Amino acid sequence: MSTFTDAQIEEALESLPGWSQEGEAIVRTYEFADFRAALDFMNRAAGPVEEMDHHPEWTNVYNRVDIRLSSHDAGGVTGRDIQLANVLERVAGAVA
Ligand SMILES: C[C@H](O)[C@H](O)[C@H]1CNC2=NC(N)=NC(=O)C2=N1
Repeated sequence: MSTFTDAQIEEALESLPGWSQEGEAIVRTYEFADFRAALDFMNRAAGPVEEMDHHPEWTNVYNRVDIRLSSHDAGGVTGRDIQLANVLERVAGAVA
């Protein structure tokens, strides 16, 4: 899958509020109620992530999860990152 241009990324992010472009990636920080809720989010995301075989770079500090999505094999943002961002939005919305 070929990488998106900056204009294509910008257009795709119009339907992903909270996400922004950072270099060769798209990023978002989620804040949850507490540490357990943050881990719940990561655990719930694990299934779809494995199914997609497309993995986020993410770090957790207390109630926060910082996420960076990029397609390492393609060297930039592809449709797979946009698809994963949409999946993560859905999962985050399901976590109390
Ligand atoms: C072999 C396997 O398809 C690859 O290593 C997958 C796994 N998950 C991945 N995740 C991400 N973000 N980028 C990749 O290029 C990637 N490649």
